[in-house]
Amino acid sequence: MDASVAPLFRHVEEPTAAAVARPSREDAEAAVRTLIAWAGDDPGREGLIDTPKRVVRAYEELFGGYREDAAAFLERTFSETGGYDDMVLVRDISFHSHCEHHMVPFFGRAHVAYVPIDRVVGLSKIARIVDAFARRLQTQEHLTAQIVSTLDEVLKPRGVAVLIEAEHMCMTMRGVQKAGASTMTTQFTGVFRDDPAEQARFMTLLRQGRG
Ligand SMILES: Nc1nc2c(ncn2[C@@H]2O[C@H](COP(=O)(O)OP(=O)(O)OP(=O)(O)O)[C@@H](O)[C@H]2O)c(=O)[nH]1
Ligand SMILES: [Zn+2]
Repeated sequence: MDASVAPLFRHVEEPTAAAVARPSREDAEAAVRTLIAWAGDDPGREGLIDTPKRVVRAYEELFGGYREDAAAFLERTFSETGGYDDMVLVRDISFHSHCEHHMVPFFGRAHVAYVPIDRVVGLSKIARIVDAFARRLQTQEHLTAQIVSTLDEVLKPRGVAVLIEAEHMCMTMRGVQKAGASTMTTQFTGVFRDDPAEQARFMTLLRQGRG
């Protein structure tokens, strides 16, 4: 199939969401020229002539998550854990995303924990899942929920905990203009939801070693 008209993955864990036909690269570049003119500049001037091509290439990278199947990162698991059955926490996973309301960046760090049953997953795959969902148009809440539900549904662990802290450029560069305001979202399943002590341990480990 011609990649330029391949349907987009909307959200891989939501197969009922409508897939939209992908416009051609030329259409996307023309749209960038329109936005440059709308902003008030001349898309034909020397410094801007190649910008639509660059923007479209950058979009392929920044929104590459639509073409990734986050659940597939968890296909490979390891069972030789020496009986390890406690929390695995990957802290400070940096990410960049774009808010779906203004299409401007929000960025920060995700902290992801799970309590395995028998099998563990490669640590880098947790960071890959964060990126697969972050590289889409998002809200911070949806991003948090998607990371949790993918780990929960595929690994079926004893519990999953995700905390995301982020700064939204739509609140900093424009609109209400509150530089430095940060937003935190959390979602818990299994033991982290049902056992306050496990949830507290997750929060304590997040703070460990910080001033
Ligand atoms: N809940 C949530 N809201 C977000 C997120 N990213 C941006 N927003 C908010 O989305 C809202 C959109 O509000 P609207 O009133 O429709 O748009 P607007 O007129 O541009 O709003 P202002 O940003 O207040 O100027 C704003 O309050 C943003 O702060 C997010 O990840 N989660
Ligand atoms: Zn926004």
